[in-house]
Amino acid sequence: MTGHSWGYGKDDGPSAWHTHYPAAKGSRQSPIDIIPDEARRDSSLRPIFLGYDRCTSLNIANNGHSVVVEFDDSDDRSVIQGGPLEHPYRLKQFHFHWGGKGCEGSEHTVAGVGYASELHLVHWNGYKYKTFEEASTAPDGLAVLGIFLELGDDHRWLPMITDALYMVKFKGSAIDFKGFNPKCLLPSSLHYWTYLGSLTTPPLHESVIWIVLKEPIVVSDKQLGMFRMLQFNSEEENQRTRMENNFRPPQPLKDRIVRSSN
Ligand SMILES: NS(=O)(=O)c1ccc(C(=O)N2CCc3cc(O)c(O)cc3[C@H]2c2ccccc2)cc1
Ligand SMILES: [Zn+2]
Repeated sequence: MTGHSWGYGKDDGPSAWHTHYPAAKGSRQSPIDIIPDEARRDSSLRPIFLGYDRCTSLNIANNGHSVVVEFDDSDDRSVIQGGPLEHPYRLKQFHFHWGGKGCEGSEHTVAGVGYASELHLVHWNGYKYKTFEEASTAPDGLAVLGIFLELGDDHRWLPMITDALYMVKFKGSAIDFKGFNPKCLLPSSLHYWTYLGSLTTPPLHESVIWIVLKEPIVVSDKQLGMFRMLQFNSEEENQRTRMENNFRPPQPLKDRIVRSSN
């Protein structure tokens, strides 16, 4: 991705992004603090449907901001639909945001409380737009499914990802990652909150219909700790910085409401 370099450090972190990405001070920025009691129950909201059965994962990569699993989005094989969405949205990638040892790391918070990490499954409106890039600047272009990770017992399937992390330790590294179905990372309930927001990283486009699941998945501290062996830097750079605390804090809700599925 072109554009001015950014990060999560003191000088290039979220509080500095507005200098090169004016959308940072926009009217529909993400993440937000979700207050369940103030969310509006909306009976017109349908259930979420995740058609990931024939999904085609391609690779797992370190892009210098997170670890990303990318999918073949050349057709409607793996989509999210229903909920607040008018059309099916194609799965493009998923990635995580997490904290440092023992501190919070999710992007959305719930009544002021953060989780240890947050998984984002990124989809784009292939029905109305020809490419992800085109969709990424449209108000109904993207749909991101957010899933909280809380600490507890080992997650049964997360090792399929954590076992591959040592192969993508440095920014710019990627390996084949075929046959992974993200359905194994979903909680049992698909009840959700939904609101209109943005990318939580530069370029911060205000193009995301957010769907945040209420039920977190459970992973162990040991499993989450493996994400922290990743580095923000490439193998060539001498500055070695552990990849952690790669989350944007909650942004002003401004003139928005959060809706809740039944
Ligand atoms: N956290 S999030 O809001 O769910 C999110 C969603 C999509 C993306 C995304 O897929 N991309 C493409 C890869 C990429 C790489 C970068 O170095 C970068 O700065 C941003 C992205 C974003 C992106 C989305 C839309 C247009 C350009 C880039 C990133 C974050
Ligand atoms: Zn994200």
